[in-house]
Amino acid sequence: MFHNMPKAFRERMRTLEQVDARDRTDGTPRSLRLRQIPRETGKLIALLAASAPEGDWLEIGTGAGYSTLWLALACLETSRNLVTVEVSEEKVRLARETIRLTGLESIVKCIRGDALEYIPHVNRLSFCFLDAEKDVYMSCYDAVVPRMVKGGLLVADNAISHGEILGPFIETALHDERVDAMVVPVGSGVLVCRRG
Ligand SMILES: C[S@@+](CC[C@H](N)C(=O)[O-])C[C@H]1O[C@@H](n2cnc3c(N)ncnc32)[C@H](O)[C@@H]1O
Repeated sequence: MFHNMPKAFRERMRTLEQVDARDRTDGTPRSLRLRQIPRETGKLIALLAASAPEGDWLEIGTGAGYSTLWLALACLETSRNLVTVEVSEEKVRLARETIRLTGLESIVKCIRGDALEYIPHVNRLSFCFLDAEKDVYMSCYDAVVPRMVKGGLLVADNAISHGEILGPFIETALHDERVDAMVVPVGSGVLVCRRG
């Protein structure tokens, strides 16, 4: 996945990394910033997705499609598809541009809307990446876990960077007997849960 990344992926990732870095310093309002995962987190979610059992894949919080590209590497590796849900119209526009530029139209579907309204439409999730506003993490978790297949993975970003606000959510996951969970200190901290 990482050694023979398609040229279009590399180019779009580089562009989005540059925009994201600029956003963080030039006063771009929070709602317009891309707030992307770092590369190491991209690699981790690609490795985890590629190791997920049979079932559907879902990303919650597409942004401009940077994390989506890392997951798409796993899609290409395993011949799977991905649905990614994003609430912001402007981010959906950017993500669809990412999908078009990288030729992923038949593999990645970007849906505009609130993930909480989309999740009830999925029933055999084997991989879910959660990277939305922190106040929806708990509701997303509650909706996703019952819909996961055995061995399915739920991966949530910012477990360390937003440890204070996400504390109750992380404690819930760590004590939830339906899953085995731990926080991996990569990037902003990644909560990894495996459905038993
Ligand atoms: C941190 S950014 C995502 C960055 C992206 N995962 C990446 O690494 O490239 C969080 C995104 O979640 C979106 N979002 C927030 N609440 C949402 C919800 N309830 N459903 C879908 N998207 C949501 C925001 O609009 C924002 O674009």
